[in-house]
Amino acid sequence: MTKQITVLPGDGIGPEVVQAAEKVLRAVGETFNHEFTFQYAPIGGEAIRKHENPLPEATVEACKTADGVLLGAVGHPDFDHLPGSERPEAGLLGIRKALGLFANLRPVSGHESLNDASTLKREVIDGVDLMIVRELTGGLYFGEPKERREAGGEEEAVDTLSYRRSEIERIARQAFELAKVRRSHVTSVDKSNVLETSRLWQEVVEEVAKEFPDVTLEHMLVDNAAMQLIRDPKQFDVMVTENTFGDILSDEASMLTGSLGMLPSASIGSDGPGLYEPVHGTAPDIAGQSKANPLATIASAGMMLKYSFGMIDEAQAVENAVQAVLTEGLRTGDIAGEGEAVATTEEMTEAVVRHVKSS
Ligand SMILES: NC(=O)C1=CN([C@@H]2O[C@H](COP(=O)(O)OP(=O)(O)OC[C@H]3O[C@@H](n4cnc5c(N)ncnc54)[C@H](O)[C@@H]3O)[C@@H](O)[C@H]2O)C=CC1
Ligand SMILES: CC(C)CC(=O)C(=O)O
Ligand SMILES: [Mg+2]
Repeated sequence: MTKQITVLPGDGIGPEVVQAAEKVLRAVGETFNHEFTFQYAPIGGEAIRKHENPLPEATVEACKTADGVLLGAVGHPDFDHLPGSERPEAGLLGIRKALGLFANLRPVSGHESLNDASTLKREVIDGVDLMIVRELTGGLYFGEPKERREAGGEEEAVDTLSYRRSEIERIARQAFELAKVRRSHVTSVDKSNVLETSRLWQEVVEEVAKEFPDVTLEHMLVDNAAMQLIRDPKQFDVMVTENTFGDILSDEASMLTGSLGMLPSASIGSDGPGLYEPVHGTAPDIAGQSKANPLATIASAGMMLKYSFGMIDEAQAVENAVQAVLTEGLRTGDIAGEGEAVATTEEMTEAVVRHVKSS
């Protein structure tokens, strides 16, 4: 097969980790006889520097015409002074919206040899395998108004949390479809004791659940869910939730695997190309030092093979290669135990490439 991939490196460690994923995709292409072509486009701080716009129109076009989009991360302290709509992060929100990527799938599964990298007890995290389904184009990050204004003689800031039935329906259906091929359990996470949007969320999720009689549905308040993720993460199969809640819970859940550098994601819509990105940000503290763990982005590229290209064996080869390098004991700094040798981003990447080529 021939596939065109648009790569959005972004800022900080973004370029380092997408370069790693591109190398692994090239190895997949060679090994399984596919032709992957790569086209680069600026987003975030890089795009502000070059085009004074975190999401140039040409970048949107390059994404729309691709078979799949691979993103690093956006954001840099240099731009923290800018208003929200001009910051690098606005480029990411914008491309998610422009491509209609309403579902962000964030799988969380550990690796036995990594259990010591987590600060949590081995018996709590051993065998964790859950999927966070985060609504991605609505909720608190997108509601209007979103502004600064005058109120009672002083400045006020407002963000809005709103959801339409149709937005909740489609993300709920996505979660139930995934649960059907996993362990048939959905936990819908909300704050229905306080928020009206959460009460509508619960109602709609209940309605969608009727289409999936073999899937068990449970509702959980988000504050309790944050605690349960640490207390007993193995109770979860699929968790479906609002944009902000999903953003926060997934960073928390990354610690079940040992590091934020381990968590991949797929952002998908009802048609058009999907966007594949690690859960982590630009990590300015380690950028440019070859310290970044590339596995989250490599695994995100694996999700592209599976979800956008339907290449199941190829996706499995990437997953197996990631597991193999961990079993061999290769560790970037974020997952290295005390006294363990630390691999660079390139060393970790080359090891994954070797395993893909021998699959
Ligand atoms: N999807 C995206 O583009 C996201 C962008 N950001 C942006 O990134 C910038 C930094 O945000 P932070 O809150 O520091 O979050 P972050 O996720 O960039 O970093 C949090 C911590 O995790 C570490 N870390 C993250 N990824 C790693 C990796 N692959 N390997 C090893 N260690 C890793 C970092 O070194 C840091 O100590 C901000 O500008 C923020 O807006 C944050 C989250 C997501
Ligand atoms: C706009 C992003 C910075 C939000 C985020 O943290 C994420 O999508 O994980
Ligand atoms: Mg986040």
